[in-house]
Amino acid sequence: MFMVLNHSISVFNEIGKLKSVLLHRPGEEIENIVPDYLGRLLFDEIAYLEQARREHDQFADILKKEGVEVLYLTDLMVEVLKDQKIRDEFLKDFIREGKAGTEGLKEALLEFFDQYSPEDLIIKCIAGVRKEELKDIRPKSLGDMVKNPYPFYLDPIPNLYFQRDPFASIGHGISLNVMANETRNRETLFAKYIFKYHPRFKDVPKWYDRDNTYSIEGGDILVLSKDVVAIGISDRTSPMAIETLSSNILNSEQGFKTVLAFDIPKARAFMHLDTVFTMVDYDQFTIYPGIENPLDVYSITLGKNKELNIKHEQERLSAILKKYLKLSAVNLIRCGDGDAIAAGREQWNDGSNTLAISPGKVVCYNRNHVTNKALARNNVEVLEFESYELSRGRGGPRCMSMPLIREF
Ligand SMILES: NC(=[NH2+])NCCC[C@H](N)C(=O)O
Repeated sequence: MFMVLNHSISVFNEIGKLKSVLLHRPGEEIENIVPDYLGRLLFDEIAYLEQARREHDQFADILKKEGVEVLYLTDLMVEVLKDQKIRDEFLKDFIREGKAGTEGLKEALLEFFDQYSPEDLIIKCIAGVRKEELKDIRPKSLGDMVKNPYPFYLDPIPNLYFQRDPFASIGHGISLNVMANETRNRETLFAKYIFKYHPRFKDVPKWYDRDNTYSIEGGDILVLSKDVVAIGISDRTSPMAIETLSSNILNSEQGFKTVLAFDIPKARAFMHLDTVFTMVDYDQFTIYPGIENPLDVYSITLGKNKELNIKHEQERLSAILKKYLKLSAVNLIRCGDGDAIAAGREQWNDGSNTLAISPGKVVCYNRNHVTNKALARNNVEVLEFESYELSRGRGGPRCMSMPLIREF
């Protein structure tokens, strides 16, 4: 059964044949990553844009060759921003949320953006605005007058190529996320406008919205089957957000029956569940051994009065997966193939962050050769691409893609 008719979002699993995916090709924002603000921008190193783009194009080409429709966030935003009224509304939001709120600066930014076509406007919004680009600001408030050595009026948005995180497709709807770090919050504004105004996406239901209080990011959300959604309790995703989202999806008539909440270590290297656990086939998963023992998993189901029933599962992960996915056996493929040194090295560069494009066929970074060999030995077909620069942002093929439609 292939359920896409009339649905712009259709994701009921992690591994069904990928039909349509959203990406962002890294742009000038990467050239605004500066050493002084690496931590704030969630990067560990300075990346080289030209090479990053080459790698990203290889990634997109693999997907296109496999027959996947590849959509780019910037193209969708251009279509949205062609309407002058929407463009005005967007810019007001964008400047406010970019914390460029002083009167003189606001005016100067609006004037500055005026010169741009929708195509250039979206590129510029993502790239950020350096101070030297805006010369004549008429000071209108205290904030306009005080000197501040910070180099940007509007920060770059360098993590946008990790399209997995700002929103997540679940069934025929989305979770429009609340990001845990300031630097990523405006990423969800693009999703807000696409899901509010783009003709193809404007009627999609939302199971979570960006004005909620508690943070949740798409890297923590894995739709394991038409019955089960796994969500990481992580550095980025709060249990409170998981409760709200669970209640909404379990009550949504999409058919989901259980949410499994995985309590993973709160650490930079494991920022999301998909950095340590991904699905590669009906019964095969990659896992970083460092999270296995112990791993607390909680199952969330609906009670008689639609309230949430939350249970701390007592079995090991493979038994829990077998039970909820109704499988006779489950194979956990270890990142680094059981070698502790290789596991740490390859997890750091997203060795367990695979993107399945059909059951048993995954896209991976070539640098994680130990894990990739382990996958191949377990009959998983691995399509590789280069990964010198993209990996510097601490995310892999799954992080870089948001599936919009998968076969059921
Ligand atoms: N789904 C993921 N694992 N995304 C990785 C995001 C990496 C990004 N630099 C961040 O820290 O947010």
